[in-house]
Amino acid sequence: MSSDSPAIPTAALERAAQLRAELARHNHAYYVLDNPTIPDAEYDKLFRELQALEQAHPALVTSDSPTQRVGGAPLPQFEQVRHSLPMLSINNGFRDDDIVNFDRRVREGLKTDEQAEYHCELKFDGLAINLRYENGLLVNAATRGDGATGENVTSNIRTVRAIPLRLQGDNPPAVIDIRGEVLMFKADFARLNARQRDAGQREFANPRNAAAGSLRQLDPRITAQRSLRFFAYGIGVLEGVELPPSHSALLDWYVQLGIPVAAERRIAHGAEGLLTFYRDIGLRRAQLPYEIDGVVYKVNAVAQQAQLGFVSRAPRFALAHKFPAEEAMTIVQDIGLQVGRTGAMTPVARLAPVLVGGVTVTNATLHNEDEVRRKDIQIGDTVIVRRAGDVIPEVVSFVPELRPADARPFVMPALCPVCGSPIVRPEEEAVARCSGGWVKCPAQRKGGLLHFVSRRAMDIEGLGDQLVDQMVERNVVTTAADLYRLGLGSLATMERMADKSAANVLKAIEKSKSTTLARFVYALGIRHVGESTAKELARHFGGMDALQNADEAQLLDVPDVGPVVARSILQFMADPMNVELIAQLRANGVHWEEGASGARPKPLAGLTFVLTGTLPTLTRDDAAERIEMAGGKVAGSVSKKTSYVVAGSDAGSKLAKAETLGVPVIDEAALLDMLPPSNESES
Ligand SMILES: NC(=O)c1ccc[n+]([C@@H]2O[C@H](COP(=O)([O-])OP(=O)(O)OC[C@H]3O[C@@H](n4cnc5c(N)ncnc54)[C@H](O)[C@@H]3O)[C@@H](O)[C@H]2O)c1
Ligand SMILES: [Zn+2]
Repeated sequence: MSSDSPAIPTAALERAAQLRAELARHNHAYYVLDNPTIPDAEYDKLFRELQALEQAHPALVTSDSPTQRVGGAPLPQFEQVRHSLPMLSINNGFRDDDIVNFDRRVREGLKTDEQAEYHCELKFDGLAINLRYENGLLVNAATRGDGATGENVTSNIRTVRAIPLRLQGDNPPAVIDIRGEVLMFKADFARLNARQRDAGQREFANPRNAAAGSLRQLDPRITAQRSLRFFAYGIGVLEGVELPPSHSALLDWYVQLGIPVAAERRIAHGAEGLLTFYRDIGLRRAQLPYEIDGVVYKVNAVAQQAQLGFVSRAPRFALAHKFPAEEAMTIVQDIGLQVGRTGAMTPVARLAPVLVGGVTVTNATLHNEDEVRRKDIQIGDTVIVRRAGDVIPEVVSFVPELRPADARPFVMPALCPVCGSPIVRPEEEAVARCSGGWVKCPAQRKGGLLHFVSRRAMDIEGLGDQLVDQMVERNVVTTAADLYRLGLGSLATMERMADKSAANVLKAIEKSKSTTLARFVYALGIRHVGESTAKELARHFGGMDALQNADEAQLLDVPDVGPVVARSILQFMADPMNVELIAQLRANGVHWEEGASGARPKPLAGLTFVLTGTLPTLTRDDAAERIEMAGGKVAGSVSKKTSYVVAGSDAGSKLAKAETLGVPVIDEAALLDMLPPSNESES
């Protein structure tokens, strides 16, 4: 900073100071307390604003500015570890432009016009760790801390089973710093939070904070109870062995050393190659068992990495390409109620519109009355909304600092907002319900019908939300049985319904008459009877009459059916209106193939299948259903336990995995040969 630098406007000075203070507060909550109060996207906004201010007025930059530093200070309770080589952050990109610019800067830095070679990997959402091995033995583990000094968490890391205490192979390096991310898988996170809740303890905001909180425990026995994982992605000091020439070779070497490396990684060339990887992973993100917040691109050749070097807090040879944030902040304008098909009252937050995960969200579920109370969400609150993958948006928490004086708690009304029947809540249940039943409550009729026609139930295409709404409102349809009495005349009078689409709907209704018992049972919408229970019931009883006449003991014989489910089925079947509905549906032509009870041949019992690619005639769901009907299991990913991989066209990584594991790969024809002959019509 020189004295002749241009004067900085007071407003900029003040704003910068304000931003720095605010960011410092959030850094403390995030890095030290593992308990952030605002979503990352909000933090990033503040961070970028400060960056922009500092860029416009370079004299504003102070050495302690959050833009110049990494992470947060180490906790004093831990012994401090000075990193031999600093542990840095990575620069972020969000838009395609940012990636194109990164690629251009890389080529400029390398002084070449040739396409650059990159290693593409995932950006794991956990915390960075440095593992030091000496002569193959784990001697120290340290968190990133402020990048220069981290916390010694060796005894905690020793409890993480994914991290080997000794490297594989005969010639381990004298010294190696293996760097990577400690993280918690989604399923383990859900289990941990359920346990915390039951124990009346603080829940973690997300898997990242849970991983950090679990690792930075003073008592390693607590860490040992938390399922932590590890993926390696980098290196610090290396002595006694030559560094592999590329990043991909380094990770290959790690695999040989017995260090976990995520399978999703790839070499790509040029900006186009990077963007293709980004889109690919984006499509699979929700299916990954752990959270990622983006992907990372690294120039692959180590010599080129050295040529490009570092800026203050990050390398020039790497870029994190972030996904649209799955969490955002907005205001709860009201809390309404949605009435489900069983009368369940779901409180729904009406939100000031906000962009989450690339989609504008105006409603988010609050799940049930108890959840609203537990999370203490009030009308007027500023809340964090989360929308991950296809999951419906939910309210995660509120921001205490931003609660207005006139915030109002939610009160469950006494009467159903749709039909005016009393709302009841049995003591042992979490859910309040409208007591009107579908006879009195149009909301329940609509919900029931939508469930009946849904893809996994009777699969009637073209009968969407709005059409069902109209049919119920105009009393054209009261029960599912009425659907099979619809004529072109009554359908064509519905709004926005051309003759042609009316004819298509009728065709779809007609087609749905030929179904399976499992689908029919599921479609009835019996409480607690989901798709898999319906399948078990169909398999066990073989026919509808047997199921309708089953007593409690017989029901309890069915795998998957416990006392609660059995009672719910008995109640449903004892209701004369339901008996009448089933009879009418059958009288109107709904039919399925009945089998002898439990006697269906199960030639695939004990076998596990994985489906991949597009099969020539069967849809994935059909194929899975046929396999399950024949006693087989269908799994989502290939492992040594997989019996067969059924591959169609455009089969991807699962096929490759099957080949490396030596799992037999068959086509649809071979699968059909293994199945018992079917009388069910396919089309
Ligand atoms: N909500 C809040 O209050 C708050 C406060 C502070 C920071 N934050 C969030 O923390 C992040 C900034 O923290 P940061 O400096 O750790 O940066 P970062 O997390 O965005 O990126 C750097 C880190 O990425 C990790 N990483 C994951 N996969 C990697 C891979 N394949 N290769 C290399 N590194 C990989 C490493 O741990 C590395 O330290 C931002 O997302 C910010 O929103 C939020
Ligand atoms: Zn009602």
